[in-house]
Amino acid sequence: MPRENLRQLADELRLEMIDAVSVTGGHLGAGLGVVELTVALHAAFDTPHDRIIWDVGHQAYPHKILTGRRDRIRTLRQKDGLSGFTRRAESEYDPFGAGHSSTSISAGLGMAVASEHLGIQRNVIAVIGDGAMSAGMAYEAMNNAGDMDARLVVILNDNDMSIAPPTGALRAYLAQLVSSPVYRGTRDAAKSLVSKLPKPLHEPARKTEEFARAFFTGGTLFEELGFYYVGPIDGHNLDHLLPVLDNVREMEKGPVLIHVVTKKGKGYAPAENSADKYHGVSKFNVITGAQTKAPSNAPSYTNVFAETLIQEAQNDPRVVAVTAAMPTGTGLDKFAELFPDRIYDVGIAEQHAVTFAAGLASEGMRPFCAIYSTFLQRAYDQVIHDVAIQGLPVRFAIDRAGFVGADGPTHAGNYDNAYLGAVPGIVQMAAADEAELRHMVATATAYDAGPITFRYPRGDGIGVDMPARGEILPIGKGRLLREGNTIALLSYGTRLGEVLAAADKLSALGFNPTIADARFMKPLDEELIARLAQDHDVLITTEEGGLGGFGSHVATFLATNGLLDGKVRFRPLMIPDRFDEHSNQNDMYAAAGLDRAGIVQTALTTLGFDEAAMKAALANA
Ligand SMILES: Cc1ncc(C[n+]2csc(CCOP(=O)(O)OP(=O)(O)O)c2C)c(N)n1
Ligand SMILES: CC(=O)[C@@H](O)[C@H](O)COP(=O)(O)O
Ligand SMILES: [Mg+2]
Repeated sequence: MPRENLRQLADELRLEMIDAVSVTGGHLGAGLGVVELTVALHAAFDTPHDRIIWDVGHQAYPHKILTGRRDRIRTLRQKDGLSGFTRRAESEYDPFGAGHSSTSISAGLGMAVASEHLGIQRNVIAVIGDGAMSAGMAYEAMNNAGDMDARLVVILNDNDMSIAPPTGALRAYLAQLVSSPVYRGTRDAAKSLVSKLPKPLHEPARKTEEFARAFFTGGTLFEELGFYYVGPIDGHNLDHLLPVLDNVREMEKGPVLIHVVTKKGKGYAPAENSADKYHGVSKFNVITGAQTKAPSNAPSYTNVFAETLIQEAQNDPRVVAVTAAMPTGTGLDKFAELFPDRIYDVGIAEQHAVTFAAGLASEGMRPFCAIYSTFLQRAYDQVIHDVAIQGLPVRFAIDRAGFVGADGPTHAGNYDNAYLGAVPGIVQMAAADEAELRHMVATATAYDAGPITFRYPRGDGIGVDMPARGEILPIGKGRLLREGNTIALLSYGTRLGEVLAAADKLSALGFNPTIADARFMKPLDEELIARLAQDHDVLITTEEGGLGGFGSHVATFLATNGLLDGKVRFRPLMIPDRFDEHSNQNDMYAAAGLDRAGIVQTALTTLGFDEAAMKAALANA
């Protein structure tokens, strides 16, 4: 495409993206901010031979539209549709999949080194945001790259935003680079610098006045780490971007870091004017920007956690909260309004968040580390090494535990039951409903004997009556909700609602199931589980987690104690051992057999009903 048409292309691309996301929902602000950068990268580089790696991947919608996926862009994040992130399986133009942040420089370095080994001349470009640049992994990668000649281009997309405004010293440092008086606007400044550049880079550079304007005088953090630093440049100006990218394409060796300044939500007023720059949106009206939110009669689990933590903090000055760049997602923005001095947003730095909380706990504070299940994976060693081995009472509020729907497999909260279950001495709780969550926050506040965790899913509660204050639960004790016979249903977490509905269905079929809520996965309520196993023909566990979790712990307990040697038939219902594609949560429950129909079916088949008998029974119920 002739370069004079690229501006028009960018404008059309922006409109197309706004229109598409208005019908699908998804990540909007980040993509709007990189429209020109996307166009410039595809104009300057030869993809898919050259590799563009988008960090997180939430800003890659314009890239998807330009790389053969325009006809499917209105299927974004829908079942069987395009992923909301980059995915190798989706397109040859996505050389590396993402969803979690700060992986792009490491992956890019690996690709650049591989190209050298294979004797392939190729450009590798990692595009990373200022928020993602707060994570340790980015520095581990730069430290490694800065010591090599690998032909790696890192584009730092600095929009002065993470999901919330970024925190920490890096933000101030980048702002200083952007506004520095030594950021020179003269051709002379560039002339004095071009001699430092890798050979082929400096000749064309001399010719470009805009490029000359784009030079900082050196001595930046990135230069100290061994990168050629170019910038800051206006990421919405194609006349600034293109000459720089053309020059970098010709370089003989790297690494180079291009500091690009953009605006999150650029070109769509409702996004530009909103506090979160429309980071993640539901379906919306393009004219007004108003988002459609499904009505609900119940508060979200996230809000119940935040409100209860506020109650606890009002009574106990030792309660403090830690988030890794997710103040709104975890509800801690509300806590921050009341206790600005007792909340710590450490940036995208889950490992640090956990060890920082361990330090707080070691001095007698009562830290709540609120992290999504999927992101806590990043800090697994810290949970074991810094918290559990030392028996430190860090409270882990694990949000988005279980199916997350549209974000897909990178964000699935399927694993915490298993990965935390393997840690000796940790207490694990799962809330069955919003009132239970309130009790668990209170229980965690009061528990000083070691690490304690409670998990709850994405979405709204079920509308139960809320106790004014949380009660402190006895550690390791479940509760019996209905005492029956033959079939025992033991639930861990919010599947309890479906268990109750399944029990009603089974009652209509003439059964009288026993129902229990385990509340704790660790320690297990062994007395309760033994009773259920001894007194019933069928024992079914339900949980919103995968292999190695609650069901596996119950199975181990039963087997070890000879409780599987008798009459009981044990069936653990859990998230299947596979990476589920993005979809909606309800479909995912059904596909996993974790809805009422699945539970009834498991109960009947375990009792020996064949398909025909089951159909007949259900038809008559
Ligand atoms: C390890 C990890 N922690 C948290 C997140 C949640 N998250 C997704 S995007 C984002 C902000 C990223 O900011 P930035 O890199 O500056 O990109 P921008 O959205 O501003 O373009 C966060 C915190 C994540 N994806 N991965
Ligand atoms: C890209 C990313 O990691 C986040 O924006 C995530 O999609 C947020 O998920 P929630 O919408 O569940 O807060
Ligand atoms: Mg940013």
